[in-house]
Amino acid sequence: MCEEKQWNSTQLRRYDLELEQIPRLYYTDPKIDELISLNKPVVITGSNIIKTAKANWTPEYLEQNIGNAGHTVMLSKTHKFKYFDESKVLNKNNPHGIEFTPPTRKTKMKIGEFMRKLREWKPGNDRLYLQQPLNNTIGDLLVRDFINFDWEYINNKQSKHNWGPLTSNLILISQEGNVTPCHYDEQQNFFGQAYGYKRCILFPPSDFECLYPHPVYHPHDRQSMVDFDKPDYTRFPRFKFAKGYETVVEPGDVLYIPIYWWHHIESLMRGGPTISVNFWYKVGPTSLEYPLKDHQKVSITRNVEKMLLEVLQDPKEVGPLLRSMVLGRYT
Ligand SMILES: O=C(O)C(=O)[C@H]1CC[C@@H](C(=O)O)C1
Ligand SMILES: [Zn+2]
Repeated sequence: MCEEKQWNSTQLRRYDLELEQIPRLYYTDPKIDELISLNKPVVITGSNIIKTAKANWTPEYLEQNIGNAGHTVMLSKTHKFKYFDESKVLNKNNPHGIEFTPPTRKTKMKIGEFMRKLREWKPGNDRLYLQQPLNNTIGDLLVRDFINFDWEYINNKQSKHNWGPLTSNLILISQEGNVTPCHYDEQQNFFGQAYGYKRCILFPPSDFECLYPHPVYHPHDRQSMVDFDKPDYTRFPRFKFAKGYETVVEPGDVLYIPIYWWHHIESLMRGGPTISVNFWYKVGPTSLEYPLKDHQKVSITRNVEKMLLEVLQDPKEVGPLLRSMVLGRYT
């Protein structure tokens, strides 16, 4: 029987994109391993991976049990929470950074204040997004829930696909309507949805040329320069060729976001707060087998950019040098 859908398409933001569906497979389906081994996204349904989070992690439960430490909360004047790397911003102890106006502000907030601000939120107020690594600040009941995730299933996937070590888990409590704009990470990711609904739009690493990542030295390294709400087709003409895949994850779902795949994640509008927990894995030992995979080529472009910036010093010299090297010779 098909369950009553808990959301409708008016809760999704509208973008000028063609989007196919990401496959949703029951957790025992062997096709899941086929897709993961091909570095392709898949929604794993019906599993116990984050069963205890699905069962327990409501906003009220977290308010009672996440712990009384100050947790990391991002604040934004808009619905977008575009990540930036603070170590790349010019400031008194970072002379090599660049001039940059952060679009969000990071603060520490106790859960009670965070939830109160969420309840009292009015248009015009800063939006809030709690993004806290699961560490020793977390209360005992959440630690118990975390220990009771289905680690046998998770660890089996990690070893079968030669992922590196689990580096961190973020617990994410988002206000309805918040957006994490399109970016890629250099880690494999099991993205678990515990409460509420999130729409995830993914693009393959081969869409690099359509999504125009900021230069590697920029604080928004790995983030797309394209504003999905208002794409600038003059600056980013190939954005119209981006071919995305989407899904709306529901409580209990785990979305595999393959390393180097672009992802844009939004909490449904008018859907209330959402709660997610992700699992980031370093890449495992990789041998260069030919033909190289698309994500390996992205990694190579990053190394070339870093080397050229190191030796040229001035970012404005990178374009002309690459153009003179490539035009008429490699094109
Ligand atoms: O898990 C990842 O890779 C992310 O980008 C997380 C950072 C914000 C999260 C979100 O759901 O908005 C997703
Ligand atoms: Zn990410």
